[in-house]
Formats: sequence, C-alpha cells, structure tokens
Amino acid sequence: MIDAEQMTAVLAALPDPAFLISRNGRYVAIYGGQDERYYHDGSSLVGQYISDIIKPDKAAWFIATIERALASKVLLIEEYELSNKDVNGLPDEGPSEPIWFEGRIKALDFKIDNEDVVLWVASNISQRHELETRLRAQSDTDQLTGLFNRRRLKRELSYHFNAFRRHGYAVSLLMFDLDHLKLLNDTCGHHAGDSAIRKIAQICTETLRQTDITCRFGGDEFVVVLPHLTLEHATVTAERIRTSVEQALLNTHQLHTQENMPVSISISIGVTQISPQDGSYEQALKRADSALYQAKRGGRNQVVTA
Ligand SMILES: Nc1nc2c(ncn2[C@@H]2O[C@H](COP(=O)(O)OP(=O)(O)OP(=O)(O)O)[C@@H](O)[C@H]2O)c(=O)[nH]1
Repeated sequence: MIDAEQMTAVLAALPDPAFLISRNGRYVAIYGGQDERYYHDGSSLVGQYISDIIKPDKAAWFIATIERALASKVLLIEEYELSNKDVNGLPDEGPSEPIWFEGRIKALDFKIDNEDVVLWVASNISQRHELETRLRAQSDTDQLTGLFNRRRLKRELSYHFNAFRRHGYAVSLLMFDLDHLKLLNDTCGHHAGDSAIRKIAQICTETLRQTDITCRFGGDEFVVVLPHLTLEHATVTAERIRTSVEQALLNTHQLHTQENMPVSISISIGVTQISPQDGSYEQALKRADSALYQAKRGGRNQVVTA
C-alpha cells in the first residue's frame, strides 16, 4: 500500500500543476508542475485570491469557469493564455513567453474549509497551440502570393454576408483577372506569369486597407471583399488598383498578339455590392463575375460595375 509520505511525493511529482481552488477563487493547494521549462512555481499562490492577483478580465473568466464546473459537475476542458506577468507574485524563473494552457476542471464532491472546491489541472500546450496556429494559417493561405485562398474567402464572405443582413453595413466585392496571362506564360515562361501574379498581390496589399480581404480565387483570378465600402467607393478603389497594375506592368514584357499588336499585362475588374435581394453571397459573386466578363468583352484593362 502507498503510505501518506509516498502520496505526498506522488502529488509533488505530477507533471502538470494541479490546483485546488475554492468557489470564490482562493488557491487552497497546488501540487506538481515543478519543471521550470514548462511552469512557474505557483506555491506562493496558496492562500491568495484570484481576484487579488490576476488582471480583472482574466480573473472574471477564471471565477466564471469555476462556477460553471461547480454547477455542471462535469469535466470542463478550456484553453487559455496566461503569462507570469498576468499573475502578481509569480517568480521570473520559468518560461519567458506567455503560456497556452489546457485547463481540465472538475468539481470535487466534498468541501474544504466549508467551501466548494474544484480541481484545476493546467497543462502547458504552447507547442501544440503554435503548431495549430501555423497549420491554420497555412490552410488559409495561397502559397504563391501569401494572400488568403478560396477556402478562407468563403469563410470571410459568409461572415460579412451575415453581418450585412444583421447590421446592414455596405459590403462590396471586386473580382478581377489578369489579361493575357497565357500569352505572357507562352512568350516569357511560367516564372514571368508567376511574378506578374505576385506583383498584383503586392499592389493589392499596398493599396487596400488592412480590414479589406484579398484572396487568390484560383489561377489568375482574385476576389477582394471590401467591408463598409459602397459600390461607388469600391469602384474608385477598383480603378486605383487597375491603374497601379497598369503602371507597374507596363512595358515589362514585349508581348504581341497573333496579329502582331503590342499588348501589356493588365487586369479587368468586376465590381458589385451585396444587396438585400441576394439570397446568398454566391449571388453577389456571380454578379461580380458577370461584370468581369463584361470588362473582358469590352476590351480588357477596365472596371465594370454591376
Ligand atoms: N504562371 C502562372 N500561370 C497561371 C497560374 N494559374 C493559371 N495560370 C495560367 O493563366 C492562364 C489563365 O487563362 P485565361 O484567363 O483564360 O487566359 P488569359 O491569357 O489571361 O486571357 P484573358 O483572361 O482573356 O485575358 C492559363 O494559361 C493558366 O495556365 C499560375 O499560378 N502561374
């Protein structure tokens, strides 16, 4: 049988810190979590109250989570970020960066010092969290340009379409496509085509606001979502992008049509605004696509509004 002394040693050896915390946020006890590569020594917390040592917004979340665990009696699993700078009195020894924790919180079915208590095990998941963040960013990003990809565009469009319906703010869309990219590829090679695509992405990033959402829709097609921009202003923005591209790519390559007419790389743009008649964002996208088609038919290197 394990004796009391051994039990104390077992609790001290727990790889992750395990806190006993009362309903009103008092640290009743702490066991384990003694590896300074992963954790700060929390022994100074015992007897102190969360509300006295943790910043108010985070403290409120801890107390609400404890209440939830006590009310539900089920195991709660929560992810949160905490730095030793967020907690008064913790030593500097330990990780220098904020830590991402997975908290596993369970109500105990007995009281300590006449108070309801939860067991809160806090595991350092910073490495896993960083990997997840990186993978999520990669799965949303177009590799050639670093812009958002089509998958992320759908999420953004869905969000702004719903926000438009709820709050009624203007949301405009640009859809544009390079002119004569096939000719550029065929004449100067695929690398030249790639670098034209990248240049256009760079112009968008430099021209647009941080809150605008630029995506490579596929191939040589791009979509930009412009929240809080009316059709009129979106058209001005589209024209600005078109002229910037025209100036940046003018005469960069000697291209000629089959009829030996000189051509330069430019973009054609369709512009539209989400309207109350749209049943889905796809309808607005289709409208932008039709406007883009009109721009191509009208001779390319132009903006058409729908
Ligand atoms: N270099 C390069 N070319 C691409 C990429 N994605 C698509 N393309 C090429 O872009 C061309 C797009 O086709 P279109 O839009 O019909 O051709 P276009 O010459 O731009 O003609 P217009 O749009 O009518 O002006 C195709 O030749 C594709 O192979 C890419 O990532 N890099």
